Amino acid sequence: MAEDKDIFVNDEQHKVLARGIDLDLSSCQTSTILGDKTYVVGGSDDKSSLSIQIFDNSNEKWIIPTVLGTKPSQCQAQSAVLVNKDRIFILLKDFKPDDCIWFLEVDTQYVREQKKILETEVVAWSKGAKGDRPMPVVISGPSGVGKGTLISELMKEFPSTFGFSVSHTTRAPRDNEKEGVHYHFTERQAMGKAIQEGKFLEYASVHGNLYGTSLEAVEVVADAGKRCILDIDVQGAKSIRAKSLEAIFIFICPPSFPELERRLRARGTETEEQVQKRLQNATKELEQGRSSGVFDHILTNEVLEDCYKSLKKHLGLDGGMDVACHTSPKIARLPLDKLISETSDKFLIHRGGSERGKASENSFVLDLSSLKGGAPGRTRGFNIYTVKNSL
Ligand SMILES: Nc1ncnc2c1ncn2[C@@H]1O[C@H](COP(=O)(O)OP(=O)(O)OP(=O)(O)O)[C@@H](O)[C@H]1O
Ligand SMILES: Nc1nc2c(ncn2[C@@H]2O[C@H](COP(=O)(O)O)[C@@H](O)[C@H]2O)c(=O)[nH]1
Repeated sequence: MAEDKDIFVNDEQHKVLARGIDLDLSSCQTSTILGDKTYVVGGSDDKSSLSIQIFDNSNEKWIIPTVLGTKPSQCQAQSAVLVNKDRIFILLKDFKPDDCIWFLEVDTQYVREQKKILETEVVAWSKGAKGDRPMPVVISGPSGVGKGTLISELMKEFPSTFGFSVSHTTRAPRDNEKEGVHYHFTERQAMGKAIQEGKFLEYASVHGNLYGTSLEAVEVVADAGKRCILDIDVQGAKSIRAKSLEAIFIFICPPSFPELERRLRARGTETEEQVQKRLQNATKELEQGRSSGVFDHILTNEVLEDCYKSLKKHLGLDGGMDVACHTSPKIARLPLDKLISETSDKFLIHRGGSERGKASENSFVLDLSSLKGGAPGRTRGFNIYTVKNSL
């Protein structure tokens, strides 16, 4: 008989006392066993985040692991259960469909790699997000070539299709730039710390400042059902390519070096010293962009309208449709006497007040059979169905 994997919100029965560990049920502490280790989540005095402790049953010692990834903002876990033998599925107490499903990775490839690098016990949070991620578009090219101009055109014409990945940077804002719109302007120390915590998909030192794409910046766009556009330098594009992230990589060239210089100066946003630095870097970037094999398409931005047309063609937008990628909710019909416990990788979630064994309008099936992704980004590829009683 298949393992009973039902999860019942407000059902205290699943919070068994694990091998003699006393759990604080009043603060919704949960425990999950994998091999010799018992992962205890929640129950700290610090109400701002869920605490994580590991009890090593082989030597009966407690371990405080290094916790990577973006943590849930809520601090009370309601239920926890091991899935895929490498991560703990955690349902948070307040049932908000967009923010209640989290995964604490304890033995995934990412966690194993980080354990080796950091030489310590590591766990990593990954937020559960519904739907698949539409393929991102990475746009690179030397400073002043017109990347930002082309991206603005795309966002203007296709506001429901595209969302811009707002990077972090340590450079100072220009007069027209707004925090959270053009960049997240940040201090070097804070950005360095966030990089150490695994919060960045890529980062690079560009023209003397640090720039980086946070995982959150990309996921926020995907969560809105939009296709993410990244405006990043060649080093950043290379590092994303190396991570095998599925994306379209486009490199923009100027028609000539003097024209690049003219555009950069005409923009009037840089000091003479900065212009010189950006032009020096442009020579190397142009070489790398053309020859690195990173880019799927290389476009020349001579006449803006022509280059924009060509960009749209490469992105399959010749038809001019502006469509967001939302998926419609599904409804599962289940016989009440079988429920979901006979099917592996599916979980039945009752909202507060429902009785065990009785599906109702308040019941949901969480289907984790095709999980994708994970820390340090979101975990995708699952579905939530409303359950209709078919008896
Ligand atoms: N095809 C074009 N012909 C003439 N001017 C252009 C063209 N494309 C863009 N520009 C102008 O060139 C300047 C630089 O463009 P933009 O700021 O978009 O460059 P960028 O590649 O995003 O630079 P950076 O990497 O520094 O952010 C802007 O003033 C823009 O209006
Ligand atoms: N590797 C990354 N490069 C980035 C990112 N965001 C922007 N950039 C690149 O920096 C230069 C300079 O930008 P500017 O706004 O100061 O003119 C430009 O080439 C951008 O493509 C990032 O997150 N990562």
